[in-house]
Amino acid sequence: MTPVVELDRVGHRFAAKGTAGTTAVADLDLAVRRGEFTTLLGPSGCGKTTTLRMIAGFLRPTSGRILLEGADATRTPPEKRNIGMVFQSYALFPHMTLLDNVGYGLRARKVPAAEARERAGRALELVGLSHAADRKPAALSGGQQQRVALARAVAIRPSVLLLDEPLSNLDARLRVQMRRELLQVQRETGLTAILVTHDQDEALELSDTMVILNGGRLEQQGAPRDVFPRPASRFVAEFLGYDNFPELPGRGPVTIRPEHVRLLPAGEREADGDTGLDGTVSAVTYQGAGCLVEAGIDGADGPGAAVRCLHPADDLRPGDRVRIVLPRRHLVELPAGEQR
Ligand SMILES: Nc1ncnc2c1ncn2[C@@H]1O[C@H](COP(=O)(O)OP(=O)(O)OP(=O)(O)O)[C@@H](O)[C@H]1O
Repeated sequence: MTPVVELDRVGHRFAAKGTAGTTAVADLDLAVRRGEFTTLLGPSGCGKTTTLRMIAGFLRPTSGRILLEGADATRTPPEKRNIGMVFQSYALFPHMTLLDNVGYGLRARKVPAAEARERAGRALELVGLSHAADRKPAALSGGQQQRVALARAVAIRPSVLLLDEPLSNLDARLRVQMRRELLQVQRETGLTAILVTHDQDEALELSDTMVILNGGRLEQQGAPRDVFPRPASRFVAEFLGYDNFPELPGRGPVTIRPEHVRLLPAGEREADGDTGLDGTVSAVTYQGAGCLVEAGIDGADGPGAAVRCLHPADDLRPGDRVRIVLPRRHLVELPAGEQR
């Protein structure tokens, strides 16, 4: 099946007088299939927004090609691409009713007035705001305004929906609720969606495919269930909250999540196959449901000499001797040459 969106070695370099400029995106290959939810994920400055702007047509790649529905669209202007966009700012027209806001893109596309009203009405229904169709945006909460922006983008039946951090202006609880609603709308409409986020929880929950960028380059891509337990690089591991990079004698670089490390009383033994290290607790931070415990590994020094563990009880204090257990099934091997 032809991907809806395809990036073929796409790059963008921002020129700056007298300097080499900034390479925001380099050699990016990406294929987004119909009906899939893809997220572009990574820390600030990794090139997410630049990538999205190139797909939308607001920014032209300085290298590579963009294909939409199989056709080269690298030079196609934004208005000729059938793309819906939702931004962090809702960008609704304040003087128009919600129905008119949602219908705006349809009228701009010369959809007959009656059909535009009907489709706008259905899009508002999809986001649960039919009852407010005649209101103005100022009368709505942030979450409701974002729903209207989503309805407006969906109403044009775009071949792809681009979402640039659409939930980041909302408070934490609303953000979680809106995530679910966004996913529901995407599933109900069968839309292909590409979301930019720096929030790993958002990416894990929404993505069919998550694409992790680092310095404008693809670092890892795959389904959350494949990427999360098996980060392919130290960068991805750190980004996904793998806090521990212990240096183990005779082994290459490894990583493990704090919630997977176990601390046993000194003298107790780990199960066969697991890695056990003797150590001393250096810090304990109470976290209610448990404690974050840092323990130094005997005989080790440098950045890989301590391990952080989410310990389920509040029974350890600095100076306590422990057996640090790294269960084999949770220990992730990283490519050599990456350990810092
Ligand atoms: N108009 C511009 N002119 C020059 N450099 C730019 C411009 N826009 C972005 N950049 C640079 O390109 C790189 C990628 O920026 P981009 O906005 O795509 O990152 P991002 O991952 O979306 O970051 P954030 O999460 O902070 O929005 C950064 O180094 C940024 O400083």
